[in-house]
Amino acid sequence: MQQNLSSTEPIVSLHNVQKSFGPLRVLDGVSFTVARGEVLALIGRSGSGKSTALRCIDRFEKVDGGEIVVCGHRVDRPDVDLRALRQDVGIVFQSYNLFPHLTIEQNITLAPCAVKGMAASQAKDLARKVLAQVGLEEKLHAYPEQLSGGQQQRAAIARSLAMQPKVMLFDEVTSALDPELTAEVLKVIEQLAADGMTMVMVTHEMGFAKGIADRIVFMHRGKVHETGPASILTSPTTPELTQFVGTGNLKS
Ligand SMILES: Nc1ncnc2c1ncn2[C@@H]1O[C@H](COP(=O)(O)OP(=O)(O)OP(=O)(O)O)[C@@H](O)[C@H]1O
Repeated sequence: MQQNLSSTEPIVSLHNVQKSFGPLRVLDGVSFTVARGEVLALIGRSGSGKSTALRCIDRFEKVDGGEIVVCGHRVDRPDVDLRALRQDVGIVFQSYNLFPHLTIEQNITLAPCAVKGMAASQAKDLARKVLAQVGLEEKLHAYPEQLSGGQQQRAAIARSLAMQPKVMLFDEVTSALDPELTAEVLKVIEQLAADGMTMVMVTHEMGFAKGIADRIVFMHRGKVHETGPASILTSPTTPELTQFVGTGNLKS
């Protein structure tokens, strides 16, 4: 059940979250919060549990223990209202998952019409608006296969924005893109951050994280190993983060 959030209440809050896949403990007491308008970057080595933590926030994975509250929804509880949760949370993955047989406009208007009951004309206006936000107005009637990878990812971001989420989750959204296309997607995310969107992003783009994140959460072996402002990337206090940023991860 969603409660009214005060402006100081975190938008996302994880407390002592546990998650295992069989015998593999992937999240081992993870806690962090994300305030309204904050950009949090989840970083760490491959397999440290970043994507799993992100997926737990939107209940794509069920937790084994601990507490997760997102926009007032108790995500860890079995009776969480998934429909309401997913209206508040936008998530964008590495793979764009656009429907290939639908135009970009149709991809974007689908959920607002089906889930929110929005009138078609209003949804079309919204599609134009969110496509303008990601610089793709001219692709309204194109099909996904007619777009570059970077454009498809920007269209996927626009599709999420059309649901007017309170928080956006990004799971390594540029991993499949070459540097030029990566830059155009990062620019869109940067603008969203500047517009005040609350965001949690799993990223390997350390230079980018350093540039836009208000807070860094460095995960190591399923735990939050070090956390702080972006400056921890240049002055890490633990040997593990020192090694992580020292192995070529921090490009700029
Ligand atoms: N559905 C699943 N079933 C079994 N094991 C899983 C599942 N999802 C993730 N894992 C395992 O959990 C561990 C953490 O995975 P996760 O994807 O959260 O790591 P990550 O830090 O995001 O890594 P990467 O940077 O490579 O994406 C890995 O060992 C992974 O193989």
